Amino acid sequence: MAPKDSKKKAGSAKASTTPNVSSKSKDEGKPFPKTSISFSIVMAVIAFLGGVLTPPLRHMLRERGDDVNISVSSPYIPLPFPLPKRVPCTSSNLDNFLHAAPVSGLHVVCVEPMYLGGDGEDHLFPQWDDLREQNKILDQFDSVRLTSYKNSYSAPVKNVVVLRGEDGEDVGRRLPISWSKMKNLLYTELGLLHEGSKQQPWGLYTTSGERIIGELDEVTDGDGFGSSKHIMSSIVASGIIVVVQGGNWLWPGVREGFLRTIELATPSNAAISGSRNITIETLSLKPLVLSIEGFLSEDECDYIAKKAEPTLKYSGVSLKDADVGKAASNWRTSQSTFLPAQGDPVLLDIEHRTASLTRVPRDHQEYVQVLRYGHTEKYDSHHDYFDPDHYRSDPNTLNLIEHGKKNRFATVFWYLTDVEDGGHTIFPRAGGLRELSYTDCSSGLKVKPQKGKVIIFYSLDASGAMDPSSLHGACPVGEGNVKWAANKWIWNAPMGYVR
Ligand SMILES: O=C(O)CCC(=O)C(=O)O
Ligand SMILES: [Fe+2]
Repeated sequence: MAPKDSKKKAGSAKASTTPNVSSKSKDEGKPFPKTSISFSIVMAVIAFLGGVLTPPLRHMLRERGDDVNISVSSPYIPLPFPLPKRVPCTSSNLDNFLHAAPVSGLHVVCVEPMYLGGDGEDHLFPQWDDLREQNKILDQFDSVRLTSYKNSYSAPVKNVVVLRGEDGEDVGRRLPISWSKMKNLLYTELGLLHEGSKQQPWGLYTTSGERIIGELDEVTDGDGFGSSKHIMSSIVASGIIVVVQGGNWLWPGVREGFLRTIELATPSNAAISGSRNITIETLSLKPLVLSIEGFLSEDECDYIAKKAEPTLKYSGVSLKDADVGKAASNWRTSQSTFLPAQGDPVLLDIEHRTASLTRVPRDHQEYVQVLRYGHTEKYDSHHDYFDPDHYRSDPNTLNLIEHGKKNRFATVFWYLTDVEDGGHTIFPRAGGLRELSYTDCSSGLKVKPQKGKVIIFYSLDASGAMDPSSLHGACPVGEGNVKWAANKWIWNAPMGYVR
């Protein structure tokens, strides 16, 4: 069974010559022959904004669904938001994204801009750290060197290809590389699948989880936001890109115990109310389980439990075909309630923070489901996804999940209290183990409840497929203890709860 969903009620639920980057070249074959002045001005303005508007804010602006049209005192505003912060393709940067074993559907690609030299050869630009230099490079590159790490596998053999722009009318000149050409190459290099009846469209991201473009996103004409030029500039500016077959960003686990610090935007209604850094620890790679301490404040935890208390009821589960007619208490003896965030600044703030944490838009979230477990209460091991094969005689669930295309993608699980004895969340299949039974709490990864901590576990893998290893349960709570917790379920597509 999967835990019951509130939506159902609503009905549906490298260079051999070194170019002088700052010189104003006029000769053919030099890296910077002609510069489009208007594009450079715009890029300079954008570079400035790039320093002011940090990634989380951009993320948040998108999150908020606001029109990301930052007005600047320039007549040219072709790129309405700043280009990503560059993460150059060095081995230490790659170490934060590659894995010792393949991770299906999670691809990492190094993108290095190149130019056609006077010798008729392709040359890499030298490394840069100045945004002005970057703007010139973005205006001048006519080929890219791509190093692909399919399935983010740090295999000793890597795949390197050079993608060149078409020959231009002038001899020795090439046209800029189009996004469609780049996209075709990614299909072959990475073995990408097209969107289909069971497959969400893939997404292409910066290393901080900012979406650059998705399979079905429209490409606009001209040089502006969403144009081929803008997409290619963003890709090159990124340095390293991450392509996720399943469409939705997930934080690469890298290895057990890996620590990643990310910027978290905290605001909900204030445009610049600040950001803070948080650390994500990898608890397990398969299933992918991440832990973040202090995500929620003590006051928030207390507030949520208090708000939920009056409407708690003994929890239901979505019964699989084979279990129809059985009582939910066979598996789950806790109480629960869904809390809509509308009109509640505390819950709204956490929803925005959760979107920033996961880099999945807020409208993929369900309302939070708050849980209370008393002594002996528990929830046997289960999956949070809905396997269509188990709901063949339940048209409501099949509609909700669009027969398998749509599903719960991740759970951000909130611990609202410390629990001294028992109450662990158990992942009996972590590390390739096999569960002894759905009620066994002796083997597997056991996460101890800690007030304000959250864990993220992914029910779907990076390819978008259900991950059977995400099996998990709640161990019985010990005597004299009460466990308060909550499920924030995040779908692989918008849910339509939140505007
Ligand atoms: O309480 C826990 O630790 C896990 C609960 C859970 O998996 C659920 O409610 O779906
Ligand atoms: Fe669960």
